[in-house]
Amino acid sequence: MARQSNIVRIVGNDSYEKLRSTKCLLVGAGGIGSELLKDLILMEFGEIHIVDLDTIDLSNLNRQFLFRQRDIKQPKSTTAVKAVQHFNNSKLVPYQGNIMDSTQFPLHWFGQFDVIFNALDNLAARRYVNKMSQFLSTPLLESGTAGFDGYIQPIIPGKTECFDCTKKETPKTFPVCTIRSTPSQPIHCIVWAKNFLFNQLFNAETNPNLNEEDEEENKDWGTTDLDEINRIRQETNELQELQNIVVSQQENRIHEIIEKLFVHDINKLLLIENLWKTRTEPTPLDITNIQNVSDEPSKKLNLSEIWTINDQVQQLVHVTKKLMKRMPKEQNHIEFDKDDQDTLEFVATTANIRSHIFNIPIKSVFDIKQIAGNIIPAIATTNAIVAGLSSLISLRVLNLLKYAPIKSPTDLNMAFTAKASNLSTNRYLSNPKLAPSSCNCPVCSKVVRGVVSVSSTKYASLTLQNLVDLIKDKYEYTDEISVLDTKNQRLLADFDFDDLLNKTLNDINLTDGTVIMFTDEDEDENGLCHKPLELYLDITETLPTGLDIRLPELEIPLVKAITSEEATAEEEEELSVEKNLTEENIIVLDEEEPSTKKRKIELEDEQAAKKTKSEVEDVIELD
Ligand SMILES: Nc1ncnc2c1ncn2[C@@H]1O[C@H](COP(=O)(O)OP(=O)(O)OP(=O)(O)O)[C@@H](O)[C@H]1O
Ligand SMILES: [Zn+2]
Repeated sequence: MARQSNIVRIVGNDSYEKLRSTKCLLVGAGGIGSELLKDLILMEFGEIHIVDLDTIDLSNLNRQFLFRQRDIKQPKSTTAVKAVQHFNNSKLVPYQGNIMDSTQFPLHWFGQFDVIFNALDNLAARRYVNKMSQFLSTPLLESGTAGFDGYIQPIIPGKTECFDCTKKETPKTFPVCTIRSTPSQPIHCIVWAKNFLFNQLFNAETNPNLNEEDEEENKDWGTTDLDEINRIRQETNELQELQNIVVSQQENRIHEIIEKLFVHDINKLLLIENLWKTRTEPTPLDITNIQNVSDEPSKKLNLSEIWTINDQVQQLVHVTKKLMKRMPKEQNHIEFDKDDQDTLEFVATTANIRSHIFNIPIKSVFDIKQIAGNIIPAIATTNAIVAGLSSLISLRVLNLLKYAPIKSPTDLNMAFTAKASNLSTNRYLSNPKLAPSSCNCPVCSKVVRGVVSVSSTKYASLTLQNLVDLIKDKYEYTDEISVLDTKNQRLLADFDFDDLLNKTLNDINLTDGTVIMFTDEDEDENGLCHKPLELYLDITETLPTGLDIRLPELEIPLVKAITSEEATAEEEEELSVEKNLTEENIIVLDEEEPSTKKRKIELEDEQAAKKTKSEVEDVIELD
């Protein structure tokens, strides 16, 4: 009761009623998410739905205060809800799942919320939720922290900057040849051990066997040089042999793996004279290091100390045996996890042996854990400050604060810690006003977005022509309209292509979640045409009875038509960015996607996902 009267004192009776009927979505129940859940409950939001894909890990307990030791391996979302039940006056709905899974969380599911809070730790999911909020015009409170830094950005779709309006820091990348042939820093050897070697040996799905002809043909080798392709092919086949040793648990052949990686492969590299003209040559591992490995159980080594090479090799043999034994129990697929001691020690010892060979300083296991796990220490206080501000700002976003009403969304403020905002004056927090959408943002400015909802019964018979007619009618387009499936840039119709118009949406694979783009190809006498329109296809059972299709109420402004030269210039610019990325043949720290149970580091965006296999990337992300 005391809590309620305090809130009423701040927001007033009417706003309190509104607060009680507000439904919010909280994405992420980690560091910021745990804090936010507590804050939203204390503020007495009516309904809070919490999504998190992960389970609780020991390393979360220092700051994710809703979790205890006994909760390890339990889903974060349900555990968080259980932990707050005793002081909770809100309806809480937990989900374990990836927010980007449109089967579990279709767009109309997002549509039930009045406001969304992001408490995520990766760009891909942040971008995805930002896009959903734009389609639905649902306000989003975006937030993140890294160490002592943090930010909160309220996003009012159509009115203020979206998450993608400003360019995000580019991920750390390394050229493939540095990683594979000429490492010069500890990080290069760690990336090699973690992203390349570990995956090849302990993930039997990363099957380097290329006997399949199709695969062979479609393979992007990253080069057209036949000798180079043959060398990579041979290396890949040899790796397959090493993987076979691991999968068939031939412990007595572990020394062969070590010899191949640290003696034979290095000798082969030494033959490429060009590489060593300006660099110090590597020295293959002394074979006696391998022969000296004893069968004794390994001695207790201090994880914060730097081990001798003998100890590195001894420990590598020991931990490889342990991982081999785990393979059948884990369906021949073990993933690197900084908190899994076996995987960490494998990566640490192989990285260190490689460093030793290339005259690079060796690191302790503890140091390698920090680097391989991309750990920027998470500070509980920063999370608490950011979550507190995010929940407070949400009151202004929902216009519930009687003493600070908002007249225009750009009256709202973001909040940054001093360092994150580069305003390192004598203030810890800065709170600039929100900017309007950037006119170049591909997510919120270049197109108008909305949702077309189609009842599942109508969907079966709806043709593309039917849909185009409805769009033309509703938004006053002329006949010259082109239609594109944005997922694969497939042209569906334009003034001289009408083959698909009489097919049903289902026939041409326009399924739930497809984003269809309609472009006005006809400019008026003033050289103006409609801004392109992107509609999210939402097949739903929840339309009001009697309604089969619902088109969004949107104003589609007339804009200056892009001339064909401008369009070509734009395309060329995009292509050249893509080309540069491919040509550099970049390798980055991690290619793991969050669709599986664990996610550590993410692909930066879909474009990166399309890069060749060898071009994985590293993203050090904000929590
Ligand atoms: N696509 C996604 N769908 C749902 N939840 C996600 C998604 N991506 C990340 N998350 C969740 O967002 C939360 C972010 O929290 P936080 O930054 O504290 O990370 P953490 O994994 O708990 O900690 P750390 O990465 O430091 O070990 C995590 O609980 C994570 O599982
Ligand atoms: Zn934007």
